[in-house]
Amino acid sequence: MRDLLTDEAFGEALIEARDLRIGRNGGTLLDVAHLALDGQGPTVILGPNGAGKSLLLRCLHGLIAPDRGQVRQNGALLNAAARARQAMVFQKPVLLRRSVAANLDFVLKRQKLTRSDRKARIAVLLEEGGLSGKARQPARSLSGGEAQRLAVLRALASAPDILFLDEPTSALDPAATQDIEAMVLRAARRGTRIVMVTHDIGQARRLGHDIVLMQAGQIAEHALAHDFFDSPQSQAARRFLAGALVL
Ligand SMILES: Nc1ncnc2c1ncn2[C@@H]1O[C@H](COP(=O)(O)OP(=O)(O)OP(=O)(O)O)[C@@H](O)[C@H]1O
Repeated sequence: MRDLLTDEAFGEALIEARDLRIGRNGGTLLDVAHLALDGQGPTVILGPNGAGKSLLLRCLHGLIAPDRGQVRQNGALLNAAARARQAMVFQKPVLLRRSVAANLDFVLKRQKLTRSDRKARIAVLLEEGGLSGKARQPARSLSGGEAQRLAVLRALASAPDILFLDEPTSALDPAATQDIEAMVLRAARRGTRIVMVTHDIGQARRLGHDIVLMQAGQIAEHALAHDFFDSPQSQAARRFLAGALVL
């Protein structure tokens, strides 16, 4: 992995953030000197409550503009076209007050597919998410696990280059968590770049190719997962893994 802090120019990373800063009321919420994510992954972002994980993810997705700094995708500043090639899944599923199938159709219509192509694609997606029997059911009536599976399907319906997930399983039981993890891994195998925030160290071990540890708005360590877990370099990582790191 490249030396993230001494790399001078924006390179050819899939997604790269430099000098990101967000401040509020005289304090610093986010202060990321440099983060470069290549085409591999999944990248898992870990850290204690309030460390800035969600803020970083939202900046990478262009949902919030930092006070300072830049995010680039494939070397170009993040613009609407690049953002359209990204998707995000939140802790609480974001669904429309429509049927399960109509939630997917809404996304597919933006891709200007014909009605029959959309129908076929919806069937494939529902099958993938184990929701085939629930196509006509109101999305709001789904269980928490089903609703999150639908939220992931909605995100994947546009076949994004990058999928950001912010604690997608923190409200789910182990079986529902396993379903989401399987969907995420399938998407990763199909070439979608995964960047995920979690509090679940077991999940980070199961899914992570590389780990970003955040502490107090900064990146304390970014390392390949096996290095991070087997021989963490920073004191912050050692304390976090020992359960002792708090903001
Ligand atoms: N819109 C905002 N206005 C003011 N402060 C904010 C705003 N959004 C986030 N913060 C603060 O920024 C800090 C980082 O928040 P963030 O949500 O990124 O943390 P996190 O690492 O994702 O935490 P958690 O694990 O608890 O979700 C927190 O102190 C939070 O209160």
